[in-house]
Amino acid sequence: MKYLVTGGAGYVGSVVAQHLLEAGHEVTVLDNLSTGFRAGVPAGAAFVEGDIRDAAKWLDPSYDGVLHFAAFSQVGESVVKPEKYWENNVGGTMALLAAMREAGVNRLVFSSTAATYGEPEEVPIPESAPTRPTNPYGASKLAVDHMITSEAHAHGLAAVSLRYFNVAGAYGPYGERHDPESHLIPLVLQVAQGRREAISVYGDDYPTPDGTCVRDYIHVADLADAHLLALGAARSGEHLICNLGNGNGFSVREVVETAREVTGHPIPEVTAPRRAGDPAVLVASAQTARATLGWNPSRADLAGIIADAWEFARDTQREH
Ligand SMILES: O=c1ccn([C@@H]2O[C@H](COP(=O)(O)OP(=O)(O)O[C@H]3O[C@H](CO)[C@@H](O)[C@H](O)[C@H]3O)[C@@H](O)[C@H]2O)c(=O)[nH]1
Repeated sequence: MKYLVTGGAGYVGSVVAQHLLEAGHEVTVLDNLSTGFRAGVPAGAAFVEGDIRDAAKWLDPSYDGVLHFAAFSQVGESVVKPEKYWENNVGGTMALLAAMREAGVNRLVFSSTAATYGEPEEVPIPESAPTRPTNPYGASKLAVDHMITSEAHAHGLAAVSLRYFNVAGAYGPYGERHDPESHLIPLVLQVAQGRREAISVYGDDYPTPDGTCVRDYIHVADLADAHLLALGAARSGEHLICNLGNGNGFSVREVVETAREVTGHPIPEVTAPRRAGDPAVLVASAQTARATLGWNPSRADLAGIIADAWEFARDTQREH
């Protein structure tokens, strides 16, 4: 099969593109490199440097489907520059859907997010939970989910949205690196590398066992497996939405402690004020993905996830 992967030079996109290639598919990566970061386009994938708004230039009926990752994804930035998120994430996807319709490409897997739920009423969070995003990033992803639902109903698109919880770890040379970095595990590992003095723990007075926020960390390779299964499960006229997480919550302190064990570094921590917009606990119910996609994540061990991220962080540092 032949697939277009938008945002395929980024963290999750590159890992999924690599999995598609390993499964014997033909892959074209479309990425405008606008996040200033190129995790790497896997060897064996064709690469087009371009914008999703111009997808009509490259999409043609020879494609069997699109995996859509291209988006801005910094929660804090979305609060101060919401127009950037509506323009790119929503406007860009509207253009992509039009290009797919035009080319008769009828299969879509979309990179959605736990941020569509906002502060949860129940944990673990099922897909039936209310969607009340607390920032424009989550709102923009939710708007795209609605757009895809109507596209499926009106035009027969076969679509799956995958709502990621906290993606982490690495797959060979494809790992997580943002500029500026704001995610917990890469920052903790920067401390272990001596690139930062300490990790700031954002809030220790949450209603959780140790007072720090609890998240559901999922290995990027398990996440990639779900995308390949979603391509097979998509049915014309239907929009399936699946959470992707392990269903296990780990606190910020537990993540830092596990990183100490993995790296052998003391990783000093300082308690800092809460970060705006952080829910206390975000843990997925991924029953739909298990039952409907047949997804069975096999890399749920937090130490293993951090060990893979650590190997990637050290390899990346050697390159610079
Ligand atoms: O220096 C840091 C960085 C993070 N945290 C905490 O660590 C947890 C995880 O933070 P982070 O790695 O930034 O992930 P989330 O904020 O949970 O973000 C996830 O969920 C967002 C939407 O909710 C997505 O946009 C992100 O890509 C995804 O990683 C949160 O409680 C943060 O407050 C710290 O204590 N110190």
